[in-house]
Amino acid sequence: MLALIAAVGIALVGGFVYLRMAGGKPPAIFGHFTRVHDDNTQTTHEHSRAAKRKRRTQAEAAEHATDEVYLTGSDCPAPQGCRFNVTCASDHYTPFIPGCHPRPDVPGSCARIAMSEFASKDEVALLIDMAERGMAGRSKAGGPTILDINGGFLRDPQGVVNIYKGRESLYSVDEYRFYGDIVERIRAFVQASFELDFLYFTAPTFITRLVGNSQWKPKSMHDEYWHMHVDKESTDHYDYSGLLYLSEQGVDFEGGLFRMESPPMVVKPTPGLVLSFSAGRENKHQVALVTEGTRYCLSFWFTCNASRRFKTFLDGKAHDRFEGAPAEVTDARN
Ligand SMILES: O=C(O)CCC(=O)C(=O)O
Ligand SMILES: [Fe+2]
Repeated sequence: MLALIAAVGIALVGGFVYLRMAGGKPPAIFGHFTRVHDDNTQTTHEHSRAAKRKRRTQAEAAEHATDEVYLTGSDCPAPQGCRFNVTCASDHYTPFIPGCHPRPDVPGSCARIAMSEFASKDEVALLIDMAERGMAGRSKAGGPTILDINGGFLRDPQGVVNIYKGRESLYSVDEYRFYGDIVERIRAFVQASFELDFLYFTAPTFITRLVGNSQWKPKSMHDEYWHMHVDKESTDHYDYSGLLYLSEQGVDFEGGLFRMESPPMVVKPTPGLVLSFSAGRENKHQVALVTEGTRYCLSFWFTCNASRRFKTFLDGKAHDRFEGAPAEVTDARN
């Protein structure tokens, strides 16, 4: 225990529980922060489910104990959340935008932050419902289905479609507002957590459904969602990435853990958990293959570049500009 305390510096700064590594060595686990909620209103069934989940979480944590940080969905409750500082990849945030871009010379400028139960159970359920409505009629045989509710763009192993074609009233005005509010809440959270003067939302947002099936084989590179990647390398103006998990690993699906390469970190998706990180090479990451069940996650990106700010978010017209080709969607967004 003493060794663990010595190895992991913990401080409360800016409301966050900061987790620092001594000598670049990650702590074995955020053991201090593992919490399983036990409230008296739970039914017996929920209690046994919670107990099972707790045993499972402890067993999984032990598997990861040697060389990586293992973060579960209940480790980072509000108001503190968790913060894990990393050294910025130098020269990645250029041309430098003061007040927003991470600064490689400032410790803590690049980081990974997390907040459990950022979205409520009802909000998570509505987001899944909106995703399922948008994805209705598409195959659930295996692999990824990616939906951009704003642009109407849906890509799955069968191809690319505009979900609004012939289905203009798929979502109500209140649902669009709800979706926009969630993204704005996360943008504000990321801005505050990274102590930025400003931060802009940039499209797209994706709700990704990953279906596990051992018989399924990818048809194209687009279907291979499990590769290690750097968000800023695929899209230069992404400066901060955000993920809102909607499904529970080990309950709704198997596999599908989120993994950061270096310093190594594994996150167990849990509904309502928000994870955000600076989008550069310091946070190279991957989603492991989902082997069973269905995993939903909402992804979004933020930029410091005012010219990349997405202003017409859910104006009800973005999808009119989409004619079915992903490149045109990109043009319409930028
Ligand atoms: O689903 C996840 O956990 C990560 C998704 C991701 O890396 C991305 O959309 O760029
Ligand atoms: Fe990513």
